[in-house]
Amino acid sequence: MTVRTPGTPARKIDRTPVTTPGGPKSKEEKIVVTVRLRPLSKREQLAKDQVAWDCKDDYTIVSKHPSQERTAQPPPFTFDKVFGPSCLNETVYEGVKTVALSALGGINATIFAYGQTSSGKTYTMRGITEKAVNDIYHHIMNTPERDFTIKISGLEIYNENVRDLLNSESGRNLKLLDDPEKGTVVEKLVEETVSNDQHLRHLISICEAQRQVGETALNDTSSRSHQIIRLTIQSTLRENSDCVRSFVASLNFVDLAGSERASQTHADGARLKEGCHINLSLMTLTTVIRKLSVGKRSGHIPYRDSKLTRILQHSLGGNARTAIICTLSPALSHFEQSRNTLFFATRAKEVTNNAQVNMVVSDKQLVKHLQKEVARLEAELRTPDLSREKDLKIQQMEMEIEELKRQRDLAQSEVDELRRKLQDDQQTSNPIELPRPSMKKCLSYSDVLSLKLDRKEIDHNDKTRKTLLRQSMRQSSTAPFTLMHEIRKLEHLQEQLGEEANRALEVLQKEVAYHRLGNQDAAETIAKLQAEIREMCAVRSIKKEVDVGTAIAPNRSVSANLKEEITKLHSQGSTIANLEEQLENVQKSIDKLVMSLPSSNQESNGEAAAKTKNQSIKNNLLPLTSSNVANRQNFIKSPSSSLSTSQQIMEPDNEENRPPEDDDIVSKETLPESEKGTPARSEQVGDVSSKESTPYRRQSSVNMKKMRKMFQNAAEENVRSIRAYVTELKERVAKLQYQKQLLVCQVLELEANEAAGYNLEVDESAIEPEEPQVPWYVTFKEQRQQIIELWDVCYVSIIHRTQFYLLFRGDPADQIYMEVELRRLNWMQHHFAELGNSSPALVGDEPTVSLSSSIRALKREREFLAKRLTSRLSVEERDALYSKWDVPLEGKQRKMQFINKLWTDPHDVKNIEESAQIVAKLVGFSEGGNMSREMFELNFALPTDKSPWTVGWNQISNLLNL
Ligand SMILES: Nc1ncnc2c1ncn2[C@@H]1O[C@H](COP(=O)(O)OP(=O)(O)OP(=O)(O)O)[C@@H](O)[C@H]1O
Repeated sequence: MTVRTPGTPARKIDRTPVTTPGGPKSKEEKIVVTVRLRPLSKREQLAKDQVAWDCKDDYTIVSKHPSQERTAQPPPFTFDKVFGPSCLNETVYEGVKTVALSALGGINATIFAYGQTSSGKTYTMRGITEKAVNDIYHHIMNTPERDFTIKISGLEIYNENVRDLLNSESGRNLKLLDDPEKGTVVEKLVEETVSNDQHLRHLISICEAQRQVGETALNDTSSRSHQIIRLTIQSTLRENSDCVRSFVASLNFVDLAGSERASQTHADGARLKEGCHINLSLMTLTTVIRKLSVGKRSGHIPYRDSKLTRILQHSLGGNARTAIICTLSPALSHFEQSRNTLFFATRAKEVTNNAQVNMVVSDKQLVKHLQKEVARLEAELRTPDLSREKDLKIQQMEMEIEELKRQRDLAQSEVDELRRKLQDDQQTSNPIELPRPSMKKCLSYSDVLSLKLDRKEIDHNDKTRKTLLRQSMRQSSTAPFTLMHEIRKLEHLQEQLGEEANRALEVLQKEVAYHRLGNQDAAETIAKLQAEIREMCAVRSIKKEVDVGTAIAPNRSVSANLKEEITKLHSQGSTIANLEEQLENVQKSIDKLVMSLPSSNQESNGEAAAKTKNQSIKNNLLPLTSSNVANRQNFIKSPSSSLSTSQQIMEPDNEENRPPEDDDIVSKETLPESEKGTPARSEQVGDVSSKESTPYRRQSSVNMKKMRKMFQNAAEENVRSIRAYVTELKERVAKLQYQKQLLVCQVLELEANEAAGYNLEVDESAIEPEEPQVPWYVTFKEQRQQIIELWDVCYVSIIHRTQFYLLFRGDPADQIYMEVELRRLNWMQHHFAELGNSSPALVGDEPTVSLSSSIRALKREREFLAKRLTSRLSVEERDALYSKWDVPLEGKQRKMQFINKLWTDPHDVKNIEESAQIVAKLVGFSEGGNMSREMFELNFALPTDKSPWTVGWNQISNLLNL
């Protein structure tokens, strides 16, 4: 077993002065000296001994009997602390506590009691040790960051023999060894590692039990040896496993044997021998203290003169903090010994220690650390080129980064160059590629339409819809070239309308000329009509401002071209309005003419009969057909004619009756009484597209009167046809006007945008990013859903829904149609909301649409389609549909039930898709290829037939004052 000397528990000690739990540590520190005066013992009290000392204050003790003859008057003694007879061990401990706890921070500490026998040294040291142990473990509990190890050893110096108090079997004297680094080492001294405070207390009690005690005259249990209980406290930071250093320090509790006088202790024999050794070692201690008190450089310090001073060498002027408690008996009979103790204490006050923090690298920790280091080095050895490889990799990556940067800069410069070139090209000849500025402003167009649209938008509660509407406007209007294209198309259609109007006027002129010959009563009206026609021709002959084929002027910006277009559209607006007005006049005159025509009532019954009889002849006798058949066919069957589609839809099936129509009623009302109810007549009026055109051949068998009547009837027929056509023209012009206004709005948006600083030709990077362009297919889907919902809300014709739904499937060219439909429906919804349940007002001579009228119209339309189920579908097909759509096969109203399920859920995609397919089949859309986008260009509804289930676009046009 290796026994270490005090203060050298570890392999290597590093001493550094630091702040410790015991307080600030200075490099040099005087020994703390306190004095404790115990009460008179029972023995002293029985001996009627007197108290010779008085504790004047906490620091001063004075003799109460200065008059004693044998000694001189002792002066008052002052110490770091003086404890009177009433002071408890707790109080005394407080005086040395800082010293005791220094050991927790790596500073050696020694507390010992010095005094004559029976003065209370053992009594005091037991108390101090107990309190110190408590505080040590309290500190450990409160310092979880450190790992503490406490070891204990105990020895006594009895008759100058060192005995191990923890090893009772070792009765022999332990040798003291000198270690150059550790100082004096007690060979083979047992050092027990303490597991906890109880264990420590137990071990301490063992030490005390092992100590030599003897009875003397002054003390029944007089300690006959110097006892040293040593705690070695080591602590390491838990967190830092790499920290191999630990605090390590020893805390010595030294209970000296009492100085005694043999005369007083009545010692003899063994006690006397003990007393001699005690006094000898205490004398050496006194000498050491005395010498130390006068300075370390005062020569030789006789530590080695006794085992006590040798073992306590570090604590006496060395690397330790030391506290001495000098115990005194207050008895006058011990005055001399007490005074000597005070002299000793006074000298001890002057002794300076040099305490330092002891840092140690323990073998265990050092081994651990070295093992780690070895492992790391071995790993490095196994991959010797690792660091070099890393360096190479880093270098390579840096080069790659540099190369990428270079490529990026190159690409950026190329992009800049391309952008510059693109801008140059755009400014010169390629307006299509112009960037699209995001629209920031609302419409500023001051026309009635724009005002209504603005109001519609402002009043619209549905923000999402509004946003999407704006988005769609933005998308369409931010494509300048698309707008130009749409303008061109409209202009072309306007041109066609004009030509058709011209041809109609020519026919009308001829018809009027005929009537002039045949009916004098209408002469004035005819004259007026002719004047109007001339005026009309004059309007039409106004120099065409629209050059359909004109290409966009080169070397000019799109915005400049659009501005020019705006001016044109404004001027054309008045021209169109003029044309519309003239058509209105012509229509009125024709109406008057028709009314002034000789009524069938005025004719003889024979003539009426002849009329009916000659109905078949009439078709062959139309003067119109002889001269204007080509023209008539042209203008009636014009590709852009609204009749081309609507008429087909409206044609009743042969086997079914057509639902009642306003047009029929109007036609009948305007027809002469004699012609009412005449199927052929009705057919001709309703179906302008005459199907036959057999050349007229005069038949000699027919008398002149009848012939004249026939011609008159034919002329009337033509006039009425022309009237119907003029009505259609009027509506088409109105629609054209609306569409132009729409485009004007969009162009004005562009203009306003440009005026606000959003230059059409600016770099794309200048465009604000806050409103990113939404892909068309997204917008289309959203718009279509809105449209479907609005169809439902506004009770729009399901035939119209079907047409529109099947035609516009998301092609970019559908944009304008989607936008216009959305605007129209929004307006309609708003209009319905404003109208409420009130009766629709009359605008012009036509009632406006209302929600109730739309509902009624839709109901009639469904009835119409229900009837078509029979003619268009086989029994098997119908039954299949019934079962698929959950319609009872035996139900009485199953056709109506089925039709009522079509187009009912705007959110059910399947319902919508299948509804559209079924309606298309019922009305024949899917058969004849008679659906075209151009149809919708002018015909959003079924305009000329005035079908009751459709919302006439002309009605909307009227409401918009177009
Ligand atoms: N402060 C005190 N208050 C009360 N009793 C005390 C005090 N100090 C000592 N005594 C009592 O005095 C007696 C002697 O005390 P103690 O044994 O501690 O003296 P000592 O100095 O150790 O003597 P020795 O040197 O002979 O061992 C004991 O009975 C002890 O209880």
